[in-house]
Amino acid sequence: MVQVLEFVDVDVVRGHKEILKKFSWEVDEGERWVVLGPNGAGKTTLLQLASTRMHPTRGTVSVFEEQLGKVDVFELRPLIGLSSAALLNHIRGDEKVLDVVLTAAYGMTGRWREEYEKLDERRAFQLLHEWGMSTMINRTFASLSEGERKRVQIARALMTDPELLLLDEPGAGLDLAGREDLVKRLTTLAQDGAAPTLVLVTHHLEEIPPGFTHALLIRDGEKVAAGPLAEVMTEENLSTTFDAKLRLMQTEGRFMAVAAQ
Ligand SMILES: Nc1ncnc2c1ncn2[C@@H]1O[C@H](COP(=O)(O)OP(=O)(O)OP(=O)(O)O)[C@@H](O)[C@H]1O
Repeated sequence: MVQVLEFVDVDVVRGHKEILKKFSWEVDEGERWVVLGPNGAGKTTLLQLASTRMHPTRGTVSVFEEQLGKVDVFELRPLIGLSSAALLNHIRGDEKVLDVVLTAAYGMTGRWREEYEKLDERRAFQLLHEWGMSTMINRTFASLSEGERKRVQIARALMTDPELLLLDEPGAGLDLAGREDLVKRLTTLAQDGAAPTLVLVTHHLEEIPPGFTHALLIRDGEKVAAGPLAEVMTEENLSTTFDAKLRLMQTEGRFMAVAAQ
């Protein structure tokens, strides 16, 4: 089995700020991880490292068993799908939905070639269909709702048929129905044996799709707990992570937490 991610004693320091401290974490092929933590915990920084967009200040990060700093990251990047708010800023509002997805095959945003491989076009159509966007392929990205944009972004992240899919807060800004639609689609993805290894970052327990297998809890750049979901999701771990006394509830394979009275 391939080790997809291996962080060993990773520090990330910017100015006087230690964003990650002695952080170690391993993700194996086929696992579905949720990364939970409060604002500023270091979750996006973790995804920046995992997506090879950032190198650690100290320690080592290996992606598909290749150590960052000793490998050409441009060889690794097609294996990694990333959907994040930062990437959203690079998508032009007047770009057509189909092109937003299609251009990922060429590692770019913005259509620049007139001719695309038929195979790529078919894959983009197929992904947009799977993510419920087939009726909107000729719309501009700017004209979409927040939920539709999120789905297009995930379709784009899947375009290169990656072996690792990183989703940074895909539920942010969605209303209740939009969130539930997203959770349902991510549940289907998580249960698909052919789907890539998944890492989903969120603040909200309600967004954890059934079928996710592992959890990483992070606070102030440090790991609180990591491992199989059922072992990690305890009131004690969550209370420590969010610095609040929490009551944890589970229903229909979903989690939620409220402040303890
Ligand atoms: N270049 C930088 N210089 C200084 N501090 C930084 C820099 N980049 C990030 N930070 C800080 O590091 C901390 C972790 O940031 P990060 O974005 O990884 O957290 P996060 O868990 O994703 O937060 P959120 O949930 O709010 O998105 C934050 O306090 C942030 O302000």
